[in-house]
Amino acid sequence: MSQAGKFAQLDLGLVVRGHGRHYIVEDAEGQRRVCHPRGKKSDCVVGDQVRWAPSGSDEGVIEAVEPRRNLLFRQDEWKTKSFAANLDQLLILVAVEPVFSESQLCRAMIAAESAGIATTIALNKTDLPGTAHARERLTPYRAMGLPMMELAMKAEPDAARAQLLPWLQGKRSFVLGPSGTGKSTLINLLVPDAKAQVGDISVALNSGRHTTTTTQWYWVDAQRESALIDSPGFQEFGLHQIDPAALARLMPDLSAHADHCRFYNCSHQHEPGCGVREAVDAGQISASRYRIYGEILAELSNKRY
Ligand SMILES: Nc1nc2c(ncn2[C@@H]2O[C@H](COP(=O)(O)OP(=O)(O)OP(=O)(O)O)[C@@H](O)[C@H]2O)c(=O)[nH]1
Ligand SMILES: [Zn+2]
Repeated sequence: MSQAGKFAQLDLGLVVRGHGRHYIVEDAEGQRRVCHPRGKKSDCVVGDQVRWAPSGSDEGVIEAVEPRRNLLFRQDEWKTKSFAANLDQLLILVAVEPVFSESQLCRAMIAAESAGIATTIALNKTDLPGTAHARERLTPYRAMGLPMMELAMKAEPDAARAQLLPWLQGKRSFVLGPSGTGKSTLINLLVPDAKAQVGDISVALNSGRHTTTTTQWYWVDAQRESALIDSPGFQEFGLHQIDPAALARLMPDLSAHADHCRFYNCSHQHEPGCGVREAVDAGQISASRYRIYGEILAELSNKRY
């Protein structure tokens, strides 16, 4: 019998937060409690559905993790860092200021694409004078057909909410963005009771600070149908989970031209008759996207021992 099957009679819960080896699990009624995994096999991440049993008066034991629909993660040279599981969509939040790293943006998109998660980009702080420049830097992404939002969450909160709420409706949305872009502002805008949702349990576990130090699940609506999952910042976004030969396929603007390459296993670097390089020369693929592709490819091809 499968690991999950053996525990099928146990209640299903949703992992809404992890604190080291403790997890906060929410039951069907919305009740949250601290749970401990039984063993290595029940290691879980935010967004996991788990089978759990009560232990003591108000805690629980996680016996099994249900199979995941997807898992968003990054993999640096030495370790894998999971963001969350079972997501419907990713919001990459960037801002006019601080100026965003296009490399980080591309990496987040590639990780999402390889996990089968749809990406939307939101540009915040469009009340600031650098907006035209930031918008221009996002032109290749608009051209790729990626859904885009322009927000000024501080200056025009109602307009921002009106754009975000329909997008969030009925979905589990993960937010990624560099520090200082407005993630806390976003949570406060959409989750009026955010503090309460972080809750007493987390305060007890000593991380009730609103500033994200751990991935945090918020329900946007009282029906608990729309969720916003906020994540702590990070420095590096490694993509070592990706086979270098598959990288271009995860970049839709490049892969659109890869069929025209002379060699089926073209790396789009030095080969003659490369459709991707021709498209770069013709201005059909942005030079910066192609440069970032080359950087990531080098990183993934350079196996270290
Ligand atoms: N001009 C302008 N400033 C904004 C806007 N939205 C947020 N800010 C400001 O940007 C700063 C950073 O916003 P936060 O929401 O704290 O950003 P954060 O992404 O949570 O940052 P970390 O806590 O460092 O992860 C704050 O001073 C906000 O007031 C906006 O639409 N326009
Ligand atoms: Zn090629």
